[in-house]
Amino acid sequence: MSTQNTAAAAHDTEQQDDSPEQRPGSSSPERPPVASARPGLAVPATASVPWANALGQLAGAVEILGYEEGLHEMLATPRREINVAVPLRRDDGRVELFKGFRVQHNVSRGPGKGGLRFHPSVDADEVRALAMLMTWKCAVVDLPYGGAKGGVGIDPAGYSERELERVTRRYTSEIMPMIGPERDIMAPDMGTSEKTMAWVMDTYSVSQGYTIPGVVTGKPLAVGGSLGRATATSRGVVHVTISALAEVGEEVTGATVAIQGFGKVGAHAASIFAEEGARVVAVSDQFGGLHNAAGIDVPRLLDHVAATGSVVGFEGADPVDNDTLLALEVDVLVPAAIDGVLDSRTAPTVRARFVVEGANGPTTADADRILAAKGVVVVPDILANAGGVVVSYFEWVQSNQTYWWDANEIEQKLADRMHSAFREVAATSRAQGITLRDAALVIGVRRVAEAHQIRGLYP
Ligand SMILES: NC(=O)C1=CN([C@@H]2O[C@H](COP(=O)(O)OP(=O)(O)OC[C@H]3O[C@@H](n4cnc5c(N)ncnc54)[C@H](OP(=O)(O)O)[C@@H]3O)[C@@H](O)[C@H]2O)C=CC1
Ligand SMILES: O=C(O)CCC(=O)C(=O)O
Repeated sequence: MSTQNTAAAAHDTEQQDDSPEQRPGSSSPERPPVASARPGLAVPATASVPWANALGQLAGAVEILGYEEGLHEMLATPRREINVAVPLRRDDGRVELFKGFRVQHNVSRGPGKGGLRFHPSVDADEVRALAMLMTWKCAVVDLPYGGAKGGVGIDPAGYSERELERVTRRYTSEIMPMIGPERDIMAPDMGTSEKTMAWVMDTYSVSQGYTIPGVVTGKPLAVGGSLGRATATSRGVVHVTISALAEVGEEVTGATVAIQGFGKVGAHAASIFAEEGARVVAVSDQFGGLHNAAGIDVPRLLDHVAATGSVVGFEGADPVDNDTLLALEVDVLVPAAIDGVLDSRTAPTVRARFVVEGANGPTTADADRILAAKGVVVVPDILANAGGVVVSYFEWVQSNQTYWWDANEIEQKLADRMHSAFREVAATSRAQGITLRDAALVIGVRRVAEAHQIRGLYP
């Protein structure tokens, strides 16, 4: 496989227009930086990096779309937010108190949709930013949902399963007025799992007096989960990688891949990339990473992680730290852990040709500019990791109609939706001479703004 960027050779001819030949994902020299908000809608000085980034991304899309300030403000402002206190009686009798949040950023296209995160970094701004990303993500893949997100500021590694169940049930009770299958539907995110979703579903159902599987997605199959949801985010990452490589006339077979994060997204991505014939040369978790230029034996690594809880110590590769992993010379780098890992310090070191964002918000605005200037194609989170919410949507539809699709049907529908969303974003990127991120944002933001206008909420 060539390591040259030759995207211009492989354009989707159906979608071409008369704009100058431009590689999807590369930025137009005329475009101003997107990080600053427009005058009159300044990013609050107190905004955290994720929230400032999310507002900056929206400001960039609004500028391209030429929307006026009132509409910009509507799109920037979360519809509903709830902050809750979540007390926990620990197994040893002590009491601890956690902060919990649920934010519905936008509900103009349908109910709020988005994950529940358990992580010590969770705060109001982070959840706000993630909820806004969900709004654009659901719109990019054309789901009838708005965007929402929830979180509890807890490190799940420090608590027993019984304690996490109590935290989940108390959090669910506290945010109960906001959620429901027609209002706001949760799913797993960092630090939560299908078991967490079963507890949310049970707590909600008990409060209503009957079983309501549609209040969550990403739940176990035994209580109405969908085939294919557990692997959907990762499979979506692989689908868009295949599409991005096809744009430059290349195939995933033989491509070298480095993956940061070996949780629900990263581990399945490693397996699926390997099944597709890619060479997974590096992986990591929060304790460290592994590198083997000849390729890591992923099934053996999965056994090692199941036995030890970490990738660290696996014998078939050399140790590598997380920063070094980001700087490896590979075809594809998949950040699939926390946000902000590609910033003004690490972005200059990136030698990957494609960054495919499995995580939400892994690239800061500064890093985006640095990567674009280096010619690195960034497939943005709101497209790259949308496979999870796509199959969540299929799960919700199945739960609501109580009729189940087989795995082939789900995988085919997921593949179709991911490849068509990529084609649409790439065509917009080429036509307007903007990055794939700006193109995805333009599509998502425009669909949400149209919903506001058509509904008359914004006459
Ligand atoms: N799950 C889903 O369906 C979706 C998830 N996402 C996004 O993908 C990302 C990962 O989510 P998910 O896989 O569900 O989360 P998990 O909690 O399952 O896994 C997170 C992984 O990231 C690792 N990690 C945590 N901190 C660091 C760090 N500082 N450096 C390197 N690795 C680290 C963890 O390491 P360790 O194993 O050692 O704890 C773990 O391997 C998040 O940004 C999430 O929002 C996006 C769309 C859908
Ligand atoms: O499956 C879902 O509903 C959303 C998953 C999620 O939180 C995300 O895509 O970031």
